[in-house]
Amino acid sequence: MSSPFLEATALSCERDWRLLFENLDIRVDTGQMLQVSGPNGSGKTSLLRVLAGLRQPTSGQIRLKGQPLSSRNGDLASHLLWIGHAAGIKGLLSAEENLAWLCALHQPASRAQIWKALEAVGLRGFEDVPCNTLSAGQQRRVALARLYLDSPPLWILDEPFTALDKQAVSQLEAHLARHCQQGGLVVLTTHHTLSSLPAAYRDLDLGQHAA
Ligand SMILES: Nc1ncnc2c1ncn2[C@@H]1O[C@H](COP(=O)(O)OP(=O)(O)OP(=O)(O)O)[C@@H](O)[C@H]1O
Repeated sequence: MSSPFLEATALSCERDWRLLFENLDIRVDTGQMLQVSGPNGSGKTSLLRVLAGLRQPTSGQIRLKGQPLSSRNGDLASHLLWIGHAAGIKGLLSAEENLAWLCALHQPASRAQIWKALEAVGLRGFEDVPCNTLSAGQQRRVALARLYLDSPPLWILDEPFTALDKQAVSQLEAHLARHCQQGGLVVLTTHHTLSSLPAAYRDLDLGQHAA
C-alpha cells in the first residue's frame, strides 16, 4: 500500500508550558480536504504550522509521502503551499512583484500567468500598485492568487476567507473543492461554515482533542 501524502502520528503540541493537544493522528490523502476546527486558542494555527514544517511538534512524527517532514526541507516548497493567517505580502511591492517572488519558491511564473491569476481573484487593474495601498480584502486576494498559479499539490491555509467579501468566499470555496476533485489536497482552518465541499471532506475538531 502506498504511503499517504501527509501523515502525522501521536502528535502533541505545547505552547508556553500548556499542552494544546496530544496523541493526534492525521492522515491526508490525494483528493482530500481536512478542515481543522475548534474554539479560539485550541491550537488550530499551531497545528497547521507544525504540519507545514514551520514549527516543531512537542512530540510525534510527520511524514510527507512516506519521508520525515524534517528531511524534506530542501524540496518542501514543491510539495506544499502555506498561506498563513496574515496575508504575508510585502506592502512596498506591487501585487505582481509579490507573486513573482512567492512563485519563485516553487515554480517561477511569467508576467502573463501572474496577471491571469490576479484577474481570477478580481484584481485586474491593480497589478502594479504597491500592496500597502490595497484594502485588507484585496491584499488577501493577492496572497490567494497563488492558488491560481502552478502550485504544489498540498495547500495548507490558515483562515483563508479572512476579509473576503461574500462573492470571493464562494469563489474560493469552489476553487478549493475543485482542487481536491482534481487530485490536490487541502488542509485549512476556518470559523466559516463551508458550503462547497469536495467528496472527500473531513473535519477535525480540536475542541474534542484538547489536552
Ligand atoms: N506566539 C505565541 N507565543 C506563545 N504562545 C502562543 C503564541 N501563539 C499562540 N500561543 C498560544 O497557543 C494557543 C493556541 O494558539 P493558536 O493560534 O494555535 O490557536 P487557534 O485555535 O488557531 O486560535 P484562533 O481560533 O483564535 O485563531 C493560544 O491559546 C496561546 O496561548
